[in-house]
Amino acid sequence: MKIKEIKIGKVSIPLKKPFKTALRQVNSAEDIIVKVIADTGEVGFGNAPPTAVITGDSQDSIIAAIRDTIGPKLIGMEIDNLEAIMTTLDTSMLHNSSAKAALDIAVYDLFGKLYGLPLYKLFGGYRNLMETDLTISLNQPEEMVRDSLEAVAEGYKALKIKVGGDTALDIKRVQAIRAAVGSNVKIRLDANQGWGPKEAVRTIRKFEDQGLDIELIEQPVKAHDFAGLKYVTDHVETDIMADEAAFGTYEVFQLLSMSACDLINIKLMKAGGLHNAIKIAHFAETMGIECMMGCMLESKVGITAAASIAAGKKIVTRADLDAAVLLAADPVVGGVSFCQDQLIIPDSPGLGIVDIIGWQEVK
Ligand SMILES: C[C@H](N)C(=O)N[C@H](CCC(=O)O)C(=O)O
Ligand SMILES: [Mg+2]
Repeated sequence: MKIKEIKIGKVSIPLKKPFKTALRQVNSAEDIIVKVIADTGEVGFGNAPPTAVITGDSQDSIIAAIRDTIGPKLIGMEIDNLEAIMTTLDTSMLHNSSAKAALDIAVYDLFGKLYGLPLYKLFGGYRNLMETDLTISLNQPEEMVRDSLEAVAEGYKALKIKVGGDTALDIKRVQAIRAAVGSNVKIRLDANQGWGPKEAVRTIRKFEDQGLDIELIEQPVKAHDFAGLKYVTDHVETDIMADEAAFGTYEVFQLLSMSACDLINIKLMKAGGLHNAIKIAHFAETMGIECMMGCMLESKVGITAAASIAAGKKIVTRADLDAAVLLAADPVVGGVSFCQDQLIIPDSPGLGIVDIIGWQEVK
């Protein structure tokens, strides 16, 4: 099976509610879709959400990277030589991790189809069900309490609460949510780089002193500030998870070597696809560091790919793969399905995706 053609398209999917973090606010998911078409007629699906504030990638940069630079190098390559394809992806240009991820996901989808294997089995086959949390956007405490109670009523047992920017208000937000949801719901926080290192330590110690029972805190400080992240990790009891700092394989290797965090959030769009995400999971496992599979605001294509690693690998103990349920519509036919907070990974070959409704091809 050889790569014959690569098609690129766009989907725009409105969100049920505005998504707000310390880094950005958006009302829709603007996803780039790729279809990698084999000489057998089989299609592999991939996606790349432009999350410029985290990856530096825009819609235009993703399209140009796939269409003009990386894509042409893949034409004619054999799907069963994954190693050669992934080397070409990694060496074709620097950065552009989302464009690389889209192509990597589509190639793995074809590889799974070629061998009749669901991707979660290829990645280890540890389980075929995984709990996801639900993200609560950064708003005034009363609105966040309402959103949290709604999530708990829908069956979510873990909430990922966005904080950052105003620590006094962050403390009020977390106090109000914990009081409302009770002690049986897991609360994880994501500051999206919204605190300084000393500010983070002071704030986290307040959460600890008040017994707010925070499971973990994602990316308290700026992505580039590895020393600041280590400072926070070393000075609080609560587990600290690297997200934006844990960008790709090199950054994760460095963070693990420095013991700068307790946990890693792996995302395909940072790592440059499944092949690098697997390396990250293996580095982390070697160092005894548990991982979460995370996501950007993206369609179910990327969520299914990320869920396949989450389900496949034992070291991935948590999933923040809620993007597809934050969307008001689901254009993706097939792939992962949701039952309350459970992700159900399909047993069909590859990603199990059949079609994407309403995608607009771009030339
Ligand atoms: C959607 C997911 N739950 C999430 O919160 N991801 C963010 C970044 C996503 C974005 O801004 O598109 C994160 O973990 O930082
Ligand atoms: Mg995060």
